[in-house]
Amino acid sequence: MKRYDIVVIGSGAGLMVLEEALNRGMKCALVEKEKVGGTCLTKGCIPSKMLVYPADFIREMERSKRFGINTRRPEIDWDTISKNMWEQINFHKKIESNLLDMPNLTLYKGAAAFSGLDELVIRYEDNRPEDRICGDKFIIAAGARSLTPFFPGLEETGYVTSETFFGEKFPPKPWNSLVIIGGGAISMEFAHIFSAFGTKVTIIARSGRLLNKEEEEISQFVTKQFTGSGIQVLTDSTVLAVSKDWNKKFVTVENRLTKEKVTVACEEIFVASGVQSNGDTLSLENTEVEVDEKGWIRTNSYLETSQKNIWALGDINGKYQFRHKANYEALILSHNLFKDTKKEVSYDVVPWTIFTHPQVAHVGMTEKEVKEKGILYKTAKNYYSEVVGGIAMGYRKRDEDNGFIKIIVGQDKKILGVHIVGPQAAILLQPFVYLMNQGYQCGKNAADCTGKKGIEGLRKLCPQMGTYEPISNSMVIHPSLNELTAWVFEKLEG
Ligand SMILES: Cc1cc2nc3c(=O)[nH]c(=O)nc-3n(C[C@H](O)[C@H](O)[C@H](O)COP(=O)(O)OP(=O)(O)OC[C@H]3O[C@@H](n4cnc5c(N)ncnc54)[C@H](O)[C@@H]3O)c2cc1C
Ligand SMILES: NC(=O)c1ccc[n+]([C@@H]2O[C@H](COP(=O)([O-])OP(=O)(O)OC[C@H]3O[C@@H](n4cnc5c(N)ncnc54)[C@H](O)[C@@H]3O)[C@@H](O)[C@H]2O)c1
Repeated sequence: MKRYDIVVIGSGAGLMVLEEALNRGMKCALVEKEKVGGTCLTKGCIPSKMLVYPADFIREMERSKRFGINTRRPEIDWDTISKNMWEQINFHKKIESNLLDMPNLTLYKGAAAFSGLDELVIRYEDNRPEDRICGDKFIIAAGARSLTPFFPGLEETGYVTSETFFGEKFPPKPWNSLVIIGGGAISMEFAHIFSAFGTKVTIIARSGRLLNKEEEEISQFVTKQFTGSGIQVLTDSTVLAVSKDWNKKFVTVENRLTKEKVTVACEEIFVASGVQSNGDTLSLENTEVEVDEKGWIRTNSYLETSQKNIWALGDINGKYQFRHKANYEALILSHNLFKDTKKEVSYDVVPWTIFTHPQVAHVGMTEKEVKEKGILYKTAKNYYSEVVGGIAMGYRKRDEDNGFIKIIVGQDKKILGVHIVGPQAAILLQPFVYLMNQGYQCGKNAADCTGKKGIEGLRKLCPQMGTYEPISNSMVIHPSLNELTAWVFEKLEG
């Protein structure tokens, strides 16, 4: 049986650890059952954003008359949009061929499952004989996949998920009508994309509001924008049945509160109701790796699992399923595996953006979370219509799409949460992430930096750390949208 120094399962963020191991001359194996590059490249962040940008552009053209530019309804060149998207996905071929040329690396294009504490069996779709390999260290970076709940009639009717959309069910042209089941990130981004391309979109969400991890007022704001652009939103809804006739599909839902039933007809159904762990494909019962009640692999702050030669990172640990979080963990794990010291992960400052129109960006706690923790806090809001950058874009005080930033800060001026809805929200949010992380590395090893132990010692030396003071003491480029996020602090009362 072939033995490797490091075996990586999954070629998304797992590739980053693999690269570090190869740079150190280690003998490595990579096992990947699908396209090399993982979800983000082949069926997630990257191809979806190739569709989001043209959709944003359409929505911006629609509102351009506000600042004096009249346009006609743009014509959608689906072939070009799709071509650009597939070019990104097809990058997986180049990555694969580069990996095949790497000395010290064996790429196994099959599905890995543990057959012992340090052994894997690799099975192939084309019925080639299985391979068996063993290793000193295993990195599980096998991600997650769509979770499709049981709805009567769904399987017989047929549907798409993000996997099949970026695969065999990619439509030859935008659908005429689409029902999306789910009210989270995937649902909202696809609703934005297809509604901008002219599809009649209906969102069916089980919860009481869309984007229920966001500030309530941001959920409401986005929902209003969506309904204003013609998207039908059914919240508090349970799918009762799915069916089809010769050219249409039907989804019957019941409102949990009113018990009212409606049937929505559509050309296609997109299920985006969350994800499940790929841990169940790995025969973890043959290891000592523990999973939680939902099947996510338990990892500690060093990304160690409960078995000493196995580590896990990315979506499969169930924590904040974003590619930037997986990348961050891959860097920390590479450090822990290949350097003499150990670093801990911290999930105190995990940002994200939902790429809808308007964009939604989030870091830190919501107001509700701060309240629940009993922290004394203040909040303030600033609207796009209050800065020249926003006014020039056509935003006025009473406009329904006049987005805003909402900040939540502690009594000690520490930034606790920042929430932005509107143009360029992701870019505007990022500086807050840096500020909130100020002193992070030092804080973990405060004794090295200051001679005093712990983050509290460090903050005594530098009370400004993690506060918003660097923003309020800085010049802000005028007139730019940065004024939206800098001047909000002037609105804090008390
Ligand atoms: C439509 C969509 C849009 C998204 N947009 C964004 C975004 O804009 N920003 C963002 O930050 N995140 C986004 N995400 C989430 C992001 O894609 C994931 O958080 C990220 O890709 C997780 O990386 P990973 O390395 O943990 O897992 P993955 O990238 O999923 O890699 C896991 C790999 O393991 C392979 N694998 C699984 N089981 C086995 C097995 N038994 N044997 C061998 N191989 C196996 C899989 O085939 C896969 O290639 C999006 C996700 C989706 C679905
Ligand atoms: N921009 C981004 O960063 C981005 C974009 C897309 C996806 N992602 C990631 O991909 C992952 C998967 O996204 P997702 O949108 O599938 O998951 P999600 O957890 O964000 O949302 C799932 C939604 O489906 C709803 N739901 C669950 N069961 C339902 C049912 N039976 N009927 C109706 N609604 C139901 C839930 O209430 C929730 O609103 C997320 O973890 C997300 O972080 C990130």
